[in-house]
Amino acid sequence: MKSILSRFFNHDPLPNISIMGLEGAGKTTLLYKLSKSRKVIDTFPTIGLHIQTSTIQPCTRFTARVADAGGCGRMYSLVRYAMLEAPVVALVWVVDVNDTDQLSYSVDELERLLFADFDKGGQGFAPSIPIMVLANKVDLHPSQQILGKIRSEFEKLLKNRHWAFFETSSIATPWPEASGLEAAFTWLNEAVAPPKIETLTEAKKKPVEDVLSDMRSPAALSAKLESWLSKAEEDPVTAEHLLNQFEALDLPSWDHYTHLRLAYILLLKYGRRVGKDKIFDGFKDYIDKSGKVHGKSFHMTMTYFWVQMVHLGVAGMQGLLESHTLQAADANEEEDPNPSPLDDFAHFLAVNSYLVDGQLWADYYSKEVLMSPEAKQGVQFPDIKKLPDVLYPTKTEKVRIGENNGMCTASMMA
Ligand SMILES: Nc1nc2c(ncn2[C@@H]2O[C@H](COP(=O)(O)OP(=O)(O)OP(=O)(O)O)[C@@H](O)[C@H]2O)c(=O)[nH]1
Ligand SMILES: [Mg+2]
Repeated sequence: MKSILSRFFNHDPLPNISIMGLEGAGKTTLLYKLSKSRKVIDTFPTIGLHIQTSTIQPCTRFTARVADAGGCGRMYSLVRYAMLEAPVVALVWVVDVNDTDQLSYSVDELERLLFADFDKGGQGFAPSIPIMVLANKVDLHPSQQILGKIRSEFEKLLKNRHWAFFETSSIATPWPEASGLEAAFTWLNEAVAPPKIETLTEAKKKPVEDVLSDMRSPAALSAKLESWLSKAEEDPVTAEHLLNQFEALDLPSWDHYTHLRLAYILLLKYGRRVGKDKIFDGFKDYIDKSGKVHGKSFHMTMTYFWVQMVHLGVAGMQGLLESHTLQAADANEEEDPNPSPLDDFAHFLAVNSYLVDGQLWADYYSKEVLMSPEAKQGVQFPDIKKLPDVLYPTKTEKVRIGENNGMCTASMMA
């Protein structure tokens, strides 16, 4: 077996994403849908391991080797082969919503897989890898009760892991809006740390704190910044359009990038007092009412923290905003060659690169304080370091942000 399978592996450093689940759940159809051609094809039950190297759309962070293992009871040995060459950086577990008789079997299989000690070499899934459960074939209109049950069964197994649950269909139209896959893979794109070339055995030995600090390393954050800058430069959605989508509870994704962009636009457009209220009320509404945010609830202190951090950057943009207004007046209604600051999120990110670090809060708050129920319900003060003060313009202060990762020094009016 190894000699046949090893022909698929070119000893390149591409990381693996494993797509797994019971027989007939829709793994191969999904794999084709994620490939560039995005075709829906007639599938046969997969025998063995189907490996495809593709840039997962819209999971743009990297090109990955996707391993789709046939759900015919031999997955474990197949996965082991997939993992011999490169670490598995994410696991996508596909569940057929129409096959509820097999639900507990599906949960049990995932549990066996996660805890399996892959014999020689002891390679298994690192405890920190993101796991995405897809309740697939929702075009067959399962009831909310069934979807809720599927979700809660997986939640029992995965509650202490980095995981998310999405309702998807590979064949629903219009594509991709109706598929749920864009939101799902956008989450995965954020959840997966930039690929590192290390053996899985090494990764497995590391405690969770070390894995987190790897995610905050200068190399990891620079890679993230670069991918965000390209995204921001090419983003066809204007600030105005994004706000409309936000108000209509219909954003294409709900991730750290989108949160920051919304906060930036709202603070710049409305100023701190009104902008802050719009962020708090809007984010809470979006989480409660959009039906697009899964497994999360509104977190007061976390929101306050990011408002503060974004406002710090916005304060430094005031000069640009004024010069843009003056230039526009000078141009006497001729078209301004520079984009409006509201639409220049790339510029904002480039100047305030500390914002890409999704764990920035850890420099200010201990996990115990930030994750407490009190911090969720009301704003709590940090217990490690005082937050930068952006409220009272009394003196110019140099604030060092992101000391842990050396990303940048931000200057602000405080
Ligand atoms: N209605 C619906 N059918 C789907 C969807 N995805 C896959 N299917 C159908 O489900 C059947 C099984 O799909 P596959 O992609 O072959 O399933 P698999 O998980 O790869 O199966 P094995 O290779 O046997 O493990 C096929 O008839 C697909 O057309 C979906 O989103 N909606
Ligand atoms: Mg298959």
